[in-house]
Amino acid sequence: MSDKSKKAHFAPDAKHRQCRNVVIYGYCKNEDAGCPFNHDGSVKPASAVSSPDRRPLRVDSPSFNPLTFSPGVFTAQHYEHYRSSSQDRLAPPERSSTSSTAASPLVSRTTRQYSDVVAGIAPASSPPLQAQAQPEPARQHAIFNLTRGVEQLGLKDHTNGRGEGEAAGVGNGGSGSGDDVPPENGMFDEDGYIDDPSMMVPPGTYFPLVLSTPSVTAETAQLNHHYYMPGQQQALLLGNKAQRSIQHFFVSDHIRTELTKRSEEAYRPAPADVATALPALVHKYHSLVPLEDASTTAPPKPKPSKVFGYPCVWYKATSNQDGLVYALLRIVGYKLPNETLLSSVVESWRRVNHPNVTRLHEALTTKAFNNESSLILVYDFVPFAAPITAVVQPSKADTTPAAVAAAKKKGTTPERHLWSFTIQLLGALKAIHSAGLAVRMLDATKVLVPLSGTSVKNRVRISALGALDFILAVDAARNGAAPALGDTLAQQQDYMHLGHLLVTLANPAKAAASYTMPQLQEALKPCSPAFVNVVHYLLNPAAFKNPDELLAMTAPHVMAELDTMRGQIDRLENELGKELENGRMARLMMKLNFITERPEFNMDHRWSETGDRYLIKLFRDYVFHPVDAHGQPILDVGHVVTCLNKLDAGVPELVMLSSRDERNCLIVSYTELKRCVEETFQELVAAQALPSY
Ligand SMILES: Nc1ncnc2c1ncn2[C@@H]1O[C@H](COP(=O)(O)OP(=O)(O)OP(=O)(O)O)[C@@H](O)[C@H]1O
Repeated sequence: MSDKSKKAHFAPDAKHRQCRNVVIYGYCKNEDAGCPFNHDGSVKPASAVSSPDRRPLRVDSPSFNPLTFSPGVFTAQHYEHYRSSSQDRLAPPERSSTSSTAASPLVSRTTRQYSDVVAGIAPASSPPLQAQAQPEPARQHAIFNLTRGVEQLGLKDHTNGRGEGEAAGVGNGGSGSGDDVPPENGMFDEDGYIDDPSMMVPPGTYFPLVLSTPSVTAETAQLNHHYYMPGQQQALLLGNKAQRSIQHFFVSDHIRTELTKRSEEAYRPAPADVATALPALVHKYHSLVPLEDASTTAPPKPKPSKVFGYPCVWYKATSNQDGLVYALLRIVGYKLPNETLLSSVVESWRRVNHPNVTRLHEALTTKAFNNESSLILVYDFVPFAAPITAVVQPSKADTTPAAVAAAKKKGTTPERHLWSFTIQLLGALKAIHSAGLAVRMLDATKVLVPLSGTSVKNRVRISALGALDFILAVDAARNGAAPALGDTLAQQQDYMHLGHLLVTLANPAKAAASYTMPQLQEALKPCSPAFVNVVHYLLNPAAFKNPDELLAMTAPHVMAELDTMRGQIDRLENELGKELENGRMARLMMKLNFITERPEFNMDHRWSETGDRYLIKLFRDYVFHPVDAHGQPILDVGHVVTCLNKLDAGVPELVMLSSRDERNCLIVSYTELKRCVEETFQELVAAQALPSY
């Protein structure tokens, strides 16, 4: 809009009226640019004085896109009206023999039809995608054309007296400074200010850039699901700043590193010498890697287990059925007393699916290891698993492993960890006992904690469940007895084992086979009386332990544990929310790339250059290949995110697409683009040879 036309638009007494930008935001950014209102009391923030940051990859760059319209200003209905008034449907451009982007007569004709309607919006010579980085005069020129075009369409342009170049757009990468005023008719006074005081925003209110949502009229009302949701916590962390860095779009570095390390560990191969000495395939498991000493370059020698008596080796292996990694416990020299044992034990243990156990998936016998009979038990794999004693904190700092191991024997575990372990293990015992089973060997070596890097994660899991049932079944068979699974006596012993384990963790130096109360108090000296009572109850052979009584004794700490878990769930859900958005966009980008530049489809080499596909290709260029006034690439993630979200939602907003040679431009709504993408993709799905996923 020219200065002249703008002046005519303002009320004559404007200079006596307080500028509402000052009232609302504390200052008016157009004070020096000819805003005719009174600016007494205006305080310009530093950010408003300094020139906008034009770093690449700023997702919130205050980019103005002169080729998009606010839905409240120019909607799909308007677009449809003009579209239907032109007889021709978007026709495929005639392919140029020299260049795929060369103007075709058909496209030119279509362009002319739209150009007639929106004459002046953007002359074919003005590079539409360069507006974001154009110097100020160029941007003003673009706005001038845009505004004139809107005026010719008979639609009011609500720039809210913000000066040229500041037209509001839905998530168009605007400044986010709070200047984006909802362009809804009836809400504004004659000067383009919000007329309704209830719509005024208190100073300091945070308008996230990509989330800035103008009010919508009934006809354009829709869910805001096309906006990128940053997650509640991120929004709070950002405070009143509209700035956002690229990291806010992705899962936090900490979680990403943690998960990457875990999957690296899960798929870490064995050293070449070890791998060649191991069988390539055991049943359906391949890529075996010994777990106990990852640093060794020789295949592990089975050593008799202190718990099971048999020589045992742990491996991780990948299933060729589901591609997942499992932990395999190989019990060397084990001979199955009867065939039904496998299924009966496995079926019983498979029912125990608890967050504090590594689930037994299957059992099999094999001679794949040097023709030796072995029993293989297959469990969940826990990356970086270590025995629970790894959490005992050494009594003094020392760096050598031997010194640390020795110091750990005199060390302790903080009481809050002890309560956490108690509650988790009691939960696991309850689940196991309710399935009619017993752990039988709650030994410190069989209770695992994941140690990743230096951080100790507090989740414990009982491993090797059911192994002792197999071993005891051999003795039972020898005596002609039926194998017994969990009985009450074994279950009560589980509680005693838990008591011993807790003393070992609290004070490894005082671990003993039995305790009197004074000995226990001495061993658990740093712990609270409540904890001593729980351990005493667990170790008391005369007390018949039941889980409900134990729950009552640990209740206050159960609440604390629940609170911690809920906090963690909130944090993870927040991270998940971001990845949800990214997943949505990744799928959309896949669809676009399935379609664009396809060399041929149904024997038609022009397919991806014609009809709806031509629009999609232009849109792809608009989203991913913008350049600035000097032809330099613009890598604006905010632009990509915004455009893809709008495409995903199919908003009625219009976008102008131009061919690479800038000789043709098409105005099209995201609704129409979405339809094009959907229909074209379905065309490909229908033609594909394989079933779709
Ligand atoms: N489910 C599992 N997932 C990942 N690693 C596991 C799993 N189970 C065991 N491990 C790894 O194997 C290691 C050795 O376990 P194991 O039960 O053999 O301990 P141990 O000290 O050798 O006891 P034992 O004397 O009974 O052999 C564990 O410390 C852990 O690192």
